[in-house]
Amino acid sequence: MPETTTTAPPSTTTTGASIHLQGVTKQYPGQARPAVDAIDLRIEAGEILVLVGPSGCGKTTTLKMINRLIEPTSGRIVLDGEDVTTQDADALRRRIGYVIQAGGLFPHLTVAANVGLVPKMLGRDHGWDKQRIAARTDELLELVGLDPAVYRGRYPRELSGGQQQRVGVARALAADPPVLLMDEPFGAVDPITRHRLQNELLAIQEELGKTIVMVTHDFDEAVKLGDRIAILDTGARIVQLGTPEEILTAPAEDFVVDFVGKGAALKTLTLVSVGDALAGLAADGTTTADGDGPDPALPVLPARATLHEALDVMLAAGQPAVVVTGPRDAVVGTLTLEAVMSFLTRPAAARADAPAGHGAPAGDGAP
Ligand SMILES: Nc1ncnc2c1ncn2[C@@H]1O[C@H](COP(=O)(O)OP(=O)(O)OP(=O)(O)O)[C@@H](O)[C@H]1O
Repeated sequence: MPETTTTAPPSTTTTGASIHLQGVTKQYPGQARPAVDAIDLRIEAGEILVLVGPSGCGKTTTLKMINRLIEPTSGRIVLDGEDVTTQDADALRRRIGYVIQAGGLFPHLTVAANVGLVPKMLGRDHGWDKQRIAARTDELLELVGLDPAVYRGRYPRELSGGQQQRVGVARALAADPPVLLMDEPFGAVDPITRHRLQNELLAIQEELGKTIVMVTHDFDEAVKLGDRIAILDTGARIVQLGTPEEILTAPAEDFVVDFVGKGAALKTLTLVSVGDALAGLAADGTTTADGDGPDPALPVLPARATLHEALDVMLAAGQPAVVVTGPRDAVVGTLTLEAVMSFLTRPAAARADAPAGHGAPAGDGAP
């Protein structure tokens, strides 16, 4: 094989690239108003930015213009400082992983063939020979929690919805792109699987540090996953752009208040981890002493789980407390329902004590 000028894929993981949308507009033919009207949005390298807003406001159009599945009518798209507005769209898409609802897998291809699709297209000239593709496929299946020996030869129809979604994420990561676009990635799975997939995505993101732009209809998902959330209105007008905490506690307009809904106080529970809550509340005597050890009937959660998850688990188990564990499953303490509820009435104190928990995966113990 002759040497080529293109470089082989790096052995270390590529981290995220910044994305800058500058006055990007999409006017569909025959429509009175642009679907996306001169949006200006800078997405920082390594962050998860979630786009939310009412149906038809232009979320998917905005997302698909980033990888030019939809061509902008005007404006510029700048990826890591490079204007890619007129770059070859296929080349651009190799730098941008794309995940859609239900994984978007090819039904006639095995799991391994689906995951290896982009590396195979890139081919030997980019350093992807068969052996390397096979190794990369196995590595990614492991990353998304699927045993390669069991799953690599299966077809999509032989997988659950959640497993298909995991394969979809693995496929998007295959060529190690700096950017991932996700359009309602967890919209087609049941709530429990969705929680797991969200936690897995956070764990993967902690390891890989990609730039992720995600569209969701689920505001709770936005709060849980987003480093920042952009709330859009018709024409993709940015009504508010901020951290989940900023949006929940200081909504910019009535539109945001309506959109966030009445559960804003409850949603603030997703911003604090149970470990931070325990640490913050210990001084107040609102945690129970373990004495001879925690009650074995109580559900157990890792310290990184959120207060919202703790509440869910207590309600599901019909128990008034959860046992919180740290590294190597060592018991950290017991967090009571009363303690969780106290966070609802003093979110400001909670925020001062505890860093936002939305970036922390809850691990296997999550609901
Ligand atoms: N191919 C198209 N041709 C004409 N109009 C379109 C086309 N695709 C989308 N639109 C219109 O553009 C607007 C924005 O659509 P888009 O799919 O981006 O919204 P969205 O916020 O993702 O909606 P939803 O939440 O319902 O998926 C809508 O009014 C839609 O009807």
